[in-house]
Amino acid sequence: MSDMKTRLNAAVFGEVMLRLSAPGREPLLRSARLETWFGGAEANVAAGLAALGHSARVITALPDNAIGDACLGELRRSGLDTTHVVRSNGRMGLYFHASGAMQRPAEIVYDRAHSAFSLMPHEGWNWDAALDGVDWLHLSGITPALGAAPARAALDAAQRAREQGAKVSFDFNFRPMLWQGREAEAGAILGELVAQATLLFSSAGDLARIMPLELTGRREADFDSSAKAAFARFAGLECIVTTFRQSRGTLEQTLEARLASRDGVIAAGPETLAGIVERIGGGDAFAAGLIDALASGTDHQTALTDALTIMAVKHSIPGDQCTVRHSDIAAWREGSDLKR
Ligand SMILES: O=C(O)C(=O)C[C@H](O)[C@H](O)COP(=O)(O)O
Repeated sequence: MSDMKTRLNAAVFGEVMLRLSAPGREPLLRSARLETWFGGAEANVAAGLAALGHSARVITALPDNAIGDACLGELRRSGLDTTHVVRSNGRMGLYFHASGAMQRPAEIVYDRAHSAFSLMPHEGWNWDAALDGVDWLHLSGITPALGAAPARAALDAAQRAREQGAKVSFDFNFRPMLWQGREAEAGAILGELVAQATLLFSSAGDLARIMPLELTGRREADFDSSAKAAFARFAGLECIVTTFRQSRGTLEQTLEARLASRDGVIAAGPETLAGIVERIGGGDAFAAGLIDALASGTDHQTALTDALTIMAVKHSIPGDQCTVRHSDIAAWREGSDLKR
């Protein structure tokens, strides 16, 4: 387990949305209520890092209205530095969500076009100020999917972070619904961002979008060979990581993880989950856990195993953001039903 020798000055750049969820296990909009949460892949990682003891800054744009105010309050409640949250024109991005039940899968409907974040011109961001003192920047493939301006801004941020010697993590997070009509551009834009990353969260299928790869359908072998090809192509990459989920309906899953470095490949898991409370944000919790452990100089095997446990624990916590602390790792493994 990481011992917090290193406290990161981390930053994330990306859109934060208001999530509107059908209550319980209901399908969408079958009753009069929706539950509200705030989340977004990058902010979820920042919240995870803050819970693990790091300083984490969210760089985003929120509408200058009561919804933006509420979101800002929620980010602060998660312990995040909101100094570089811009208030601007445009709306709050939304997503609707139903968690599914049994073999009826969860469902997400995005309603985020023309959001304050996606409308920000790329030259509207002040990277000198926003990345001042930052030693780790986390980005995801969701941001370039939101339009040309956010794509350019993400690239500017990544380049600036690398120039100042910060590590850059990039979660491929390929969302087909957000790339509709622009699929042809995706590979080139995502490839440029991967080229800036030191830590990459991606599957073999993701990597096949940015480079020619022959995949066999055997997930471990495909991951290992695609990681090898990515290391040959991208000189700055230090680690490539993926998680595998095997679902038996919405309540039971098995999680596994695999990490490739230039020294070889290691694996962690399985973590077997039953009675899942919340699936959203699991991948982001994993990313936060891994960044935390790698930044603390933890060996790769411990880092991967702890990150997978943090991902598992997140499945017990409602909402998008990860509030898992280091002490929760041991408690989860102990499996006791009451901590006091
Ligand atoms: O799709 C988007 O644009 C989002 O940012 C919504 C989600 O909150 C995260 O993507 C969660 O992703 P997982 O951690 O893999 O569950």
